[in-house]
Amino acid sequence: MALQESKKPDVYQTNFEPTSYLEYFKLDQDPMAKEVLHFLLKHYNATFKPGGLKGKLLIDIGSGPTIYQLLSACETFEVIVASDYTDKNRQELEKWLKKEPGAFDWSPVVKYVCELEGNRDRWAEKEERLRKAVRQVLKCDILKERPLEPAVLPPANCLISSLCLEAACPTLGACRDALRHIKTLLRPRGHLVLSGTFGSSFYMVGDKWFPTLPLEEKFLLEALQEISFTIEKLEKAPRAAETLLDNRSDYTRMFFLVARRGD
Ligand SMILES: C[S@@+](CC[C@H](N)C(=O)[O-])C[C@H]1O[C@@H](n2cnc3c(N)ncnc32)[C@H](O)[C@@H]1O
Repeated sequence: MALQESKKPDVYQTNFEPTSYLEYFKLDQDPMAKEVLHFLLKHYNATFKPGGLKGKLLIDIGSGPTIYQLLSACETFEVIVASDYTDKNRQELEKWLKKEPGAFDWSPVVKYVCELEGNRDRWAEKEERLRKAVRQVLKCDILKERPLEPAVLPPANCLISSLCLEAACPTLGACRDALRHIKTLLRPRGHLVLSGTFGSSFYMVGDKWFPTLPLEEKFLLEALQEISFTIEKLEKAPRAAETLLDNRSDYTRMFFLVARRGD
């Protein structure tokens, strides 16, 4: 078991090509991008709109090379720390943050979020706001007791993690442990905003195959409640008929949940 658990993340370091993964986020071109992003962005918008979650520090766990998950939160959190397991993902993220040549064009996604917020024209301003808010991009391993070690951060008011748990955890036991590990980064009464897929056993990144842990609702809710989280919101959506034939992944449903740390 220990060997299996320590081997899986190396597959990410070696095989996970950020530019291939970013193909999933071409909102105007890819039906799966549309399905996943429309669901997640709608709920991020509802969660971080005025009157919603706000605070000083938000940490994103397993950011990958993506920023869509931070576009609403950057309006209500002062400081954002992004993190990922792989060097290439962190470099790809830095490329966009520093406006380097070849950075992914997130503008269709940013425009869509601005539209949800009621002002499509302020997309360039939102990009700048996010670039200012993200102060660090750290190495992260949720399979470790202290996922951001050696970095030391104050406890966060909010954690986001999107599509990471099922990708990183080889077993349900590892997933329980990972939730306990990331909880250490959150202050008591802070919020965990978790999203991902149910029932998925794999996904493709370019021509590379990645196993995923088929999460189920009952397991996830119980695992969170066992470590004193209260579930405040759970949204689910079945996979749309238009993407059922897309064989890049076999997820059956998407979920978006908000839970509050009780202790
Ligand atoms: C499917 S991607 C999700 C990326 C991004 N959060 C998103 O919403 O698109 C899964 C991510 O989990 C990261 N990952 C894999 N193993 C990890 C681990 N042990 N700890 C933290 N992140 C890990 C990968 O590097 C990858 O960026």
